Amino acid sequence: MTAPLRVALVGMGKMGRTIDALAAERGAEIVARLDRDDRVDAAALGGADVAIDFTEPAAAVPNVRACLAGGVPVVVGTTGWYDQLPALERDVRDADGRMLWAANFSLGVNAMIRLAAEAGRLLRDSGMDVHLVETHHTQKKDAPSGTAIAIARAATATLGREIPTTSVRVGHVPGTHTLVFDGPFEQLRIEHDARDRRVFAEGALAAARWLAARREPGVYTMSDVLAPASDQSTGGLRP
Ligand SMILES: NC(=O)C1=CN([C@@H]2O[C@H](COP(=O)(O)OP(=O)(O)OC[C@H]3O[C@@H](n4cnc5c(N)ncnc54)[C@H](OP(=O)(O)O)[C@@H]3O)[C@@H](O)[C@H]2O)C=CC1
Ligand SMILES: O=C(O)C1=N[C@H](C(=O)O)C[C@H](O)C1
Repeated sequence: MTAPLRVALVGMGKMGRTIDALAAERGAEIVARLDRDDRVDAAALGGADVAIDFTEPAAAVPNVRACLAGGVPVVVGTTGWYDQLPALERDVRDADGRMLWAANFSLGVNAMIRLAAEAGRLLRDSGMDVHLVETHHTQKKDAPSGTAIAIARAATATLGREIPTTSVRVGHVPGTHTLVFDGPFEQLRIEHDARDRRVFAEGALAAARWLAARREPGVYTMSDVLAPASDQSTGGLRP
């Protein structure tokens, strides 16, 4: 029998609790549950193989630095801090640490990012109007969503022009992203609808397992967990 993956959860909100509920089913043991006002240091991380941060934009970067200082590799699901990514990447490398970040851990969204790039390439000269709409629950702190930024970036790179994004905040929606290509006589929509936060929790645990097994220091993303586009493998993730 293989030993369970020892996970420290940083942030015990909606995502922290969803991962907590799923962990045992996925062969992980939660060895620390840290929330606002808890110190993040080696002792508090409880000998974890890996930490998973789902907190808030202002907390993610200091938490990653604290995990690095504690010698624990860290998976970051928190969004809204990416202006600090270059500086944090330098810190991870200087510390010979390991970090994996992703705006979205779902298999479907990661496929959608690749589809958005391909659609941008195919429709580059079509003259179609392109727009992105993201819809989330009213408690969400950042806008546009990290996922919308990733989709827009992928499509912009191949389309060759900026894509306007609209953020809608309503009720309890876990996350919907729709990329629209609109022409005079047709409309193409690429849409992902997260039906349950469990899909993010599954992906975060798969990423945590992948990062814990990785020996090389560095900064990784979900693309490293999932196989290259030419390979249809899902990196062990369920849809
Ligand atoms: N990458 C992905 O696939 C996904 C990313 N996300 C992102 O993850 C983040 C969290 O989402 P969600 O769980 O829904 O948010 P919640 O607000 O439900 O949970 C965040 C939790 O973190 C706590 N917290 C705040 N600051 C700290 C800190 N310094 N140290 C430890 N804990 C802290 C909050 O405490 P308090 O309640 O006191 O504020 C709260 O319990 C967001 O940025 C969201 O965009 C969400 C889903 C999927
Ligand atoms: O805050 C959320 O809930 C979500 N945030 C992520 C994002 O900003 O892209 C991922 C998902 O859409 C849910």
